[in-house]
Amino acid sequence: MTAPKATLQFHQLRSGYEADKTSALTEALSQGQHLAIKGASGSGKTSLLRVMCALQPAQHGHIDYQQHTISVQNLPWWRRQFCYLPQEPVMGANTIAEVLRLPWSLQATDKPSPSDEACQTALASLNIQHNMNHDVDTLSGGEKQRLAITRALLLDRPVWLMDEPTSALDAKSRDSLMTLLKTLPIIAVSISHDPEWMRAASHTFVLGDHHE
Ligand SMILES: Nc1ncnc2c1ncn2[C@@H]1O[C@H](COP(=O)(O)OP(=O)(O)OP(=O)(O)O)[C@@H](O)[C@H]1O
Repeated sequence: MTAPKATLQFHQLRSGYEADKTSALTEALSQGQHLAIKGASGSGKTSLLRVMCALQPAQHGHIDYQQHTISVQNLPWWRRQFCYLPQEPVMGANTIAEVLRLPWSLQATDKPSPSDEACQTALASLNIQHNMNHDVDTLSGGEKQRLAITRALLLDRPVWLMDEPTSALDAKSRDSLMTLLKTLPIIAVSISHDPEWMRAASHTFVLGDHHE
């Protein structure tokens, strides 16, 4: 018998910071699927994503992953299932090599640290041309965003939770990221204001004014 595909389920999930007090997220996602969330500024998108990341408690509802309800007891396990890409990419180190290996230096993963070759392959897939010793302070906003995505790629986790991952990307980089995401064996949840990005997602959820 083959193992069931990983499933991520949201049941009537609310952060409590939704502008629309009736909004709640109910959705079931399997590997290869992508839920894109949109809504006006202040509608509560980031707060909902932070609930998914267990960075703040849900006001209502719960999350199941692989038939386990996320709770205080299994939080360490849940935290190792996802990559969180916040709105402002966190570099956390000085050079590209250090930034890419940050999760390993923080012992956030038990997997072996990626080789230089693996880092270079991942950098190339996000079209980052700089060498590994390059100072990240000199990178553009879009390059930092792509570097954070490169790190997520190396971390190789089954769930990606992304807060406006394309906000600093041009259309070409956005399209490459959409293509890349479709090739990965992951469940993706993202926040976006970009109609093209929303169209490419398998599932969408609108917070706030449903007539926008
Ligand atoms: N910890 C908090 N304490 C008080 N208010 C909060 C807190 N977190 C969020 N809010 C408020 O909840 C509302 C929703 O915020 P949130 O950041 O989730 O919105 P958003 O839809 O992601 O907005 P944007 O598109 O501008 O990033 C805002 O009015 C915000 O000020």
